[in-house]
Amino acid sequence: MSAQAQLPSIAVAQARELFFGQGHDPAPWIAPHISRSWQRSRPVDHHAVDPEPMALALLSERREQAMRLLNCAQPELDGLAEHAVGNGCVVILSDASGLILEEIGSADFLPKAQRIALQPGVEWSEHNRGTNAIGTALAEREALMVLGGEHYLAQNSELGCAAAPIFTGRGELAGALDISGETVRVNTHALGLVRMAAQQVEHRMMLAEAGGHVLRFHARPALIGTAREGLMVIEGGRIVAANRVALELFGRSWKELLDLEAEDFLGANWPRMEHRRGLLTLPGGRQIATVMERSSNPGSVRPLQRRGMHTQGAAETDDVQPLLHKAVRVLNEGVSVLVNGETGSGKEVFSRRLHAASRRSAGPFVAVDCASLPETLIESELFGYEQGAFTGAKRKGMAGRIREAHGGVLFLDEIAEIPLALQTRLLRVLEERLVTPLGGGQGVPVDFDLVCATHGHLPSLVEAGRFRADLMYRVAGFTVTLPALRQRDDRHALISRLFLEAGGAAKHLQLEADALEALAAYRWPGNVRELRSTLRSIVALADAGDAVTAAMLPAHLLGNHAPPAEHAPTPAAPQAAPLQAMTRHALDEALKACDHDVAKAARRLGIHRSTIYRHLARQRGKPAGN
Ligand SMILES: Nc1ncnc2c1ncn2[C@@H]1O[C@H](COP(=O)(O)OP(=O)(O)OP(=O)(O)O)[C@@H](O)[C@H]1O
Repeated sequence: MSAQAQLPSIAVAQARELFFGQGHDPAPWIAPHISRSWQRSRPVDHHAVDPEPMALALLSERREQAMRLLNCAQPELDGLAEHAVGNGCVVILSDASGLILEEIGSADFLPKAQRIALQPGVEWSEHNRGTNAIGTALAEREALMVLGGEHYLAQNSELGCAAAPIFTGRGELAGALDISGETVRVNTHALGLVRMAAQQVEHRMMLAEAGGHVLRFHARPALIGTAREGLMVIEGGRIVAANRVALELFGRSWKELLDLEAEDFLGANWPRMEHRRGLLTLPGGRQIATVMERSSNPGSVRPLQRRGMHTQGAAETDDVQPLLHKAVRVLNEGVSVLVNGETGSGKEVFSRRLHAASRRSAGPFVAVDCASLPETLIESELFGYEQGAFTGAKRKGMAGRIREAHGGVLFLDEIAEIPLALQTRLLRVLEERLVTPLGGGQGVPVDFDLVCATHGHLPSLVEAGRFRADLMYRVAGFTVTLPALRQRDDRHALISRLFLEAGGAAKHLQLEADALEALAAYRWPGNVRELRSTLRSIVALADAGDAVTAAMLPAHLLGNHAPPAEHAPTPAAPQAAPLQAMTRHALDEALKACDHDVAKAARRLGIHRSTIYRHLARQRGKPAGN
């Protein structure tokens, strides 16, 4: 692939001239997979106009059919979106036909992508769009890049894309993950990211689908339970699914492995492995660690052959998945969901997953951070305003975020920060389902589902007179309490995944077992947000190919362990006073160093802006939501 990246564009231009102008074979001039793809793309009309996206209802049905894929890919989409936003790119998830189901990323690039129909509801198969990363990765069953003039259609020649196919445990295509941007923005790093993310999605999907027994194995026992482990699903004594790590370890293809009797294939090892840890002998005699588990799923594999799957049927793939199942059920009944949890525990990520898995997934997800908006702006932002409603208002007026959420999900982050006067107005909208913009005018009907988040404890705020009780009952129809990172049983797997995503995979780093253990034992007051920024600095400080050991971790990680017996989620638990003082000091120092630029200080500390706004509000002696 790197050879392909270095191909001079002049060679591509010559190949285009030979192929499109003179009908010659472009093979000597261009990468073999591009040459094969151009040949396959011959029937595509070179002058075809860009297609319109399919109707929303139809797209919604197709998303419903791919619900398992969407659910399992959501964490990777969120993770990759951060890379994409920082690099002026977009992240795309397609189904097996190349139909774009989801696209997120840079606000700069999204409109450009839309101009060339790179958007949800358009099928980017080779058949439709000629050579392109999504369609060609699906056709070649390989992760690959398509850069600039390598695209079959000339209108896509400004585009650079890296895509990786996603397989089921039976080797069927489930979809593709893609990073796209302007040609110069997409490189082998993007390719590494999508390849690794596809592996994570496959791992999660396999566990979500598995019936019978799951055999997990890896040469390094610490990696069992992470997406780098080999997986084999055994049902009724037969091997019914395996991931690509397993194929590689056994040197077999899916065709050679599937439907074999486990006992015939695993030989004398098999009976000893049932229900426990053991050793597996690989071809060549090498022995590796195994764990055999009974799957918690009643169903069987072959997910994407089922039509119209719902998330409720999806199995638990991480600590948060069961909470998601319940939340989807109630949200789909029109009950508002309140997501509670410590700062950085993933409340927004969870809410986005909830939207993606809900009946409103084809509609918009409109997020409003009530803590980051000055009080004076929250009202117009939420409810909109009429033309000329106040000085400084836009000439045409503004619909407001609530109306933008029509048909989708409105996400009110840090709901406790909404001023009391506006709480009354919000309650009225939720009850009447009509929004009246500032400056009067007719009420406009709205239809949306509501998800709110808070790190605080709403009943205490109600008691203190800072939050309306009736609004609390309205927004907290169902409360989900996300566990703090230190309380999550799946934190080893989460840390390993985020380490790879933070650049560990791109730099070929190994996270050694002692480092993983130290990271898992740390208290993580800033939860997943703190973990992500810590992993980024660990990766930045390591040299390519390093084995990262506990000795290479920042010193403060080694002395602040979570108490082992802590299990009950306590999102709103008061912090110890010295810790509060330290936090306040760190916030003040960061603000000073950044000339009181809140966004900059937040980035420097790896925390959310709202945390700093709350700190400032506390300093001013105002309600702080906690
Ligand atoms: N499951 C996850 N996988 C990958 N990244 C995650 C996950 N959960 C959270 N993150 C990352 O952690 C950071 C914090 O997540 P998020 O904003 O959802 O937390 P939050 O609880 O809403 O925070 P706050 O209370 O400060 O608003 C983000 O960078 C997010 O991408």
